[in-house]
Amino acid sequence: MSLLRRIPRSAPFSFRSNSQPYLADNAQAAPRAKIRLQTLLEYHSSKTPIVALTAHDYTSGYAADMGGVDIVLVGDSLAMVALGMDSTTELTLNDMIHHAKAVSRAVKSAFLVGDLPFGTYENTPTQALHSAIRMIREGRVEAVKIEGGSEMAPAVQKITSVGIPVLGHIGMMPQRQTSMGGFRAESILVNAKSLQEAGCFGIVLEAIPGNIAKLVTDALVIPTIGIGAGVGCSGQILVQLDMLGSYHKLAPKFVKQWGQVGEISKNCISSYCQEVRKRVFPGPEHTYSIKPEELDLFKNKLVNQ
Ligand SMILES: Nc1nc(=O)c2c([nH]1)NC[C@@H]1CN(c3ccc(C(=O)N[C@@H](CCC(=O)O)C(=O)O)cc3)CN21
Ligand SMILES: CC(C)C(=O)C(=O)O
Ligand SMILES: [Mg+2]
Repeated sequence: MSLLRRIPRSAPFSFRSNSQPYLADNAQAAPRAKIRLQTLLEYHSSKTPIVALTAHDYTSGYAADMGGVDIVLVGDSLAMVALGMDSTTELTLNDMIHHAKAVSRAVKSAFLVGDLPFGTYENTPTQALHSAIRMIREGRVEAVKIEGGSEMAPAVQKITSVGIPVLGHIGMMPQRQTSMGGFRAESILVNAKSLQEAGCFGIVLEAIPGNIAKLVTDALVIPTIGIGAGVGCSGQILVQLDMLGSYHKLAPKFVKQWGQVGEISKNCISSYCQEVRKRVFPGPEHTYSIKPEELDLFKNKLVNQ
């Protein structure tokens, strides 16, 4: 059976697939068709780069979907960027489901994937399956992502056997606090092929040399989504707050900032503070009015109290 045939397309239960194309806010805009798993595989075979971005709540999900990405990932990086935790390993499955539900309320077109948090899938394939089912049923995502190489192949097989698509994640795996120091080129290829064989529909390659990522991409039939892995991957993903310049703590070398949203937000808030303190805000245009006769009535009541 061809490797691509191992990838679940029509799960026995329905995902959130809404067959109607989703109308953008202004109905005149051309509706953006729902991105399905098949769409992503077609992009890959036609060498159309796949665009992915993380989201951690309703508003960031809305921004990513309206911005036109193909994949929205509810990444466990939300532990750090949304919850201020020191690492992703503190995040629980209940935390992740809470955020995934919020993102799913906004994302109508992009293909929605959710990270399985650290400690919710590594013990046994059955544990991985139970966590994946909770993410689909409660988190309302369409696929899950797990970190790890060939040691995760049984978990990938178990999850995909019930029709849940799985995205792999190798290279620098944040949940394992590994760094480039632990990097071995040959293990990347072995792990990638093992995940493909197990049924992953794609693999995130994180923080590995671009020329290695290109060779690995060319050696696979499923798409690779790179983060810090160079332009030779089938697609790219970044943490949304990083690329918006909105997260003040971490800016890995591979992040490009398309704006300075954090700075803009800070400046807007300090102007708001100044205007309230100078009683410039609220102005008349931000204030409800009352008919003069009603005002007089109110004043009379005050006087006669
Ligand atoms: N805001 C944010 N962005 C991310 O991309 C991200 C998170 N948080 N949290 C979870 C993981 C952690 N990530 C990280 C964290 C640090 C580096 C880092 O410092 N990289 C170094 C080189 C890596 C090395 O040589 O060990 C760099 O200079 O980019 C990279 C990715 C990616 N993920
Ligand atoms: C960095 C991306 C791929 C991720 O796993 C996350 O944001 O949690
Ligand atoms: Mg993650």
